[in-house]
Amino acid sequence: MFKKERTEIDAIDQELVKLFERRMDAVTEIARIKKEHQLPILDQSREDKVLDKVRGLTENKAYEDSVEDLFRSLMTITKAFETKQNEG
Ligand SMILES: O=C(O)C(=O)C[C@]1(C(=O)O)C=C[C@@H](O)C=C1
Repeated sequence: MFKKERTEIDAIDQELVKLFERRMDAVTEIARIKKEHQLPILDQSREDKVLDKVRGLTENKAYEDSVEDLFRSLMTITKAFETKQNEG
């Protein structure tokens, strides 16, 4: 049961981790620049734009709210990471 679907999910997860790491590389650089210029971690207007954009990119409209939830969670994670990165 589920063998085919779980093989598909495993392959997708592998790609997602790679993409997440790429995104985190960019986030790490942003955190460094924010620290250098003493800028706040939170940029609410950027987050609003990201959420708008990813909703628009979602082809299956049944997934739109879930995509928004995913990116809200992602940005909670990145903000926590940036905060940790810039401590001390
Ligand atoms: O673009 C930034 O300024 C980021 O720090 C990245 C990011 C994101 O994960 O997309 C995270 C926190 C900000 O509130 C906005 C966006």
